[in-house]
Amino acid sequence: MSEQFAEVIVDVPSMQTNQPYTYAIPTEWIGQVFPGMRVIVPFGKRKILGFTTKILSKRPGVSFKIKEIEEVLDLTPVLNTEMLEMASWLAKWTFSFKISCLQVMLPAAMRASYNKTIKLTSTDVSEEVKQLFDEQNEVKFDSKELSADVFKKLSKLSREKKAEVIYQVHDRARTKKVTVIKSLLNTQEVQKQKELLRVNADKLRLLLDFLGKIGSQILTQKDAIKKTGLSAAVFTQGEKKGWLKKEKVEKYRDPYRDAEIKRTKPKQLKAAQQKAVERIDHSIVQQQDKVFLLQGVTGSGKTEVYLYTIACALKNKQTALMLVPEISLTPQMVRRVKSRFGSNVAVLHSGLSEGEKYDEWRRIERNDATVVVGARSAVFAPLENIGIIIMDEEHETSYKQEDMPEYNARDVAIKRGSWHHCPVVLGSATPSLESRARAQKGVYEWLRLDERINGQPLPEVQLIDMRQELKRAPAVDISTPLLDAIKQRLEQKEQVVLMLNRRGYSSFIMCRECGFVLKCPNCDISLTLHMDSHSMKCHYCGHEEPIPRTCPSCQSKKIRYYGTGTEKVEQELQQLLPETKILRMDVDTTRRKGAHAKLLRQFGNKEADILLGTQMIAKGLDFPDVTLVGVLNADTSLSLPNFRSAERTFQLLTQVSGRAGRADKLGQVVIQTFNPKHYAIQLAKKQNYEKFFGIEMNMRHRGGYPPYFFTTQIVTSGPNEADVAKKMFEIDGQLKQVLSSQAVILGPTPKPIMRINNQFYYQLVIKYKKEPELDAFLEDLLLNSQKEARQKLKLKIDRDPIDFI
Ligand SMILES: Nc1ncnc2c1ncn2[C@@H]1O[C@H](COP(=O)(O)OP(=O)(O)OP(=O)(O)O)[C@@H](O)[C@H]1O
Ligand SMILES: [Zn+2]
Ligand SMILES: [Zn+2]
Repeated sequence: MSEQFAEVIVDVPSMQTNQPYTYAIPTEWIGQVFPGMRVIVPFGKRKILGFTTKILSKRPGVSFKIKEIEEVLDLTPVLNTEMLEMASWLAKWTFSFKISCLQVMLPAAMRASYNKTIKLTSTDVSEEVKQLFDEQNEVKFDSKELSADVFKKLSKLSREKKAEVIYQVHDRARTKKVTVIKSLLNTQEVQKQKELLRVNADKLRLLLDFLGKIGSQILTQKDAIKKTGLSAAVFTQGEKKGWLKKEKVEKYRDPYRDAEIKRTKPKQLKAAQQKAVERIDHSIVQQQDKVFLLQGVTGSGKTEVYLYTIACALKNKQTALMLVPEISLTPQMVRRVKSRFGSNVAVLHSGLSEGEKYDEWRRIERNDATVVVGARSAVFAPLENIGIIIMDEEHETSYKQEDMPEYNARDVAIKRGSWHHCPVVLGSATPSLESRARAQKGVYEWLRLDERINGQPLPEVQLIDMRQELKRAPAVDISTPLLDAIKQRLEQKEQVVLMLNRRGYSSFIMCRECGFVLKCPNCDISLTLHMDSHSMKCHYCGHEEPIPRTCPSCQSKKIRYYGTGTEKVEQELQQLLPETKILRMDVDTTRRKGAHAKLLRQFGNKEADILLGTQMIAKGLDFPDVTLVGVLNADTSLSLPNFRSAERTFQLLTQVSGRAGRADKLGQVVIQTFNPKHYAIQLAKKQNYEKFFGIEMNMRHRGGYPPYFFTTQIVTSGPNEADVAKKMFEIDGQLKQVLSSQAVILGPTPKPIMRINNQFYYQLVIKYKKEPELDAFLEDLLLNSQKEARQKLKLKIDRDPIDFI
């Protein structure tokens, strides 16, 4: 082997290309570099990161001097052939740069430049090898500093899985500690100390009162400060006086990791479940890359079907991948999987720190975890020999990534299924129209679970016409029938779930004199009122300012807030039902790590009577004592200017209704709406998916929307509106040359929220059936888009966009 070269996809911001560059492999690394390894290469004056995609043993016929690879970042490939091919496909399919497709497959920890060490993981090595490592069995990994000989040895060890490269992720979460406070005084001592205080020592008196109240309870200093309004300094003073003790304790990290999980046995399947399991298991054993649509009403035991098929794959000595929407990746769901498969399970979700995600990734890579449960990006989990891929709630929009690469995990899952020759199961009570239509055509095999496990009918749904209610009592959020139903359930010691549909909806401030609405200075959107932080915030750019007391426009004092925020409803409810314990679950109360899990645990332990929340409570919850579900405003998702708004509304109402009456008690659902006659609401009331599917397909056919037509959206953005508009019309003109007369272009138009963070957004949408030239045109458009970098114009091409707004 005299010479070797590598094709490298490089990461050059604002000069992206999908063509690889060729670099020479320095002699000392010849035979050690493989496709799927990361390298540092010279590029112009810079040193940049790249992925090797191909190794050549012949010098390419070029006249210029081929530069050498500077550094090798991996001992063995971090992406295998499957993933390298996936990246090429993904780049084309999603009109993305190859480099972003390669990057998205790796955990974030591996994208940063951390220090790396090589750890010896086996004792079955020669003395000579052992001497390379220190007492901790580690050696610093820097390919430039290691001699060729040592590099070769380490590389071999890594291939034999006797050593691995480890990133020293400086993870604050790893060692995160919090200060807690313990009182050292009993009640009498508190009293005594109070008598000794000077008259004007108000703060210390407050502190003593507080210590008297908490008794033996341990609180975090943060909570104590919040509760008392005292500063940390006062607590330090108290500590010096020997009244209290401060201690640093490790903060609770992964809500799932340490929990003792009891193993459970599979349940005896019902006939319909049995049939579904048999069909899927057959495909696993026969290694068929088939797609199944498992359409099962809420509470019909879909999850149990998933668990059985996972067991089948494991028995077949294969691995399993189960995708769930981020929001339903609840401790409840994780526990169900872990209780069946124990430590074989790796969980990937956004609540993990970078380091934790990386740990889970490595467990999968080492084949220590054979079952992966995770949200969207887990679809790239480095599993080998996959036997089954499951996607729960397949209709969920969170499976689509909004940033480049704008992939839909469903497409990637199906692609992986065909690579691994394994079945893919798409499960839902309310499948997306696209999937349901494919099942109709026989592209997917259609499996159905039409009955609830408990044999109970689906809960009775009652619609409340809010137009009538508001005539009686304006400005209430909870109608009399709903309130009565809540009271009755509470009397029976049952639990209630209330949902506030908040999509595109929030509480804002308006002046009753002049109609002034407080808007974000950077975006075309009104600011949202946040009672907990006592401020106005922009949900798009994060701008925050104090709540105005007078109208900034007319100085009137009649400035009030409008809209039904969860906080406002909580207050209203608490006034109506003073004795009731209410838990509120929304973005504000779940921002802190583990908060989501904690709220659910509290509700599950019956520490509260009512769980009030946004969309986040609609999915996956399985609490036996919940017998009433109330929806406060069914319509907000209906009024969005979006062809999917009826579908979204139907899905949401069906999902949330499904939370009621899951055990032996019959459930009840009350939906408040301003559009009681709308078909999405009427059919959600009847929980008739099939009828809804029929009507909605008809609407889509008439409007020329998916699944009858394909759609692709192009968005341009930039700081100068005229430049953005000009570019968009230019693209429109070019498209008209390329497209056939069958295709339709909507736009170009400004986006409904035209300005976000001082960037202007224009869009157009192409609707089409068959356009053989379109993909190539769009790919060129993407690659050429960087020429506009001077005008700071950005381009985004989105195939099968979720929304057009
Ligand atoms: N064969 C069975 N025998 C007894 N109980 C079962 C069986 N299958 C499932 N269950 C139980 O029935 C309840 C509902 O099942 P599961 O959560 O799997 O339904 P699902 O269709 O996934 O629900 P959803 O889509 O509403 O979240 C669960 O508590 C589950 O443990
Ligand atoms: Zn803003
Ligand atoms: Zn005013």
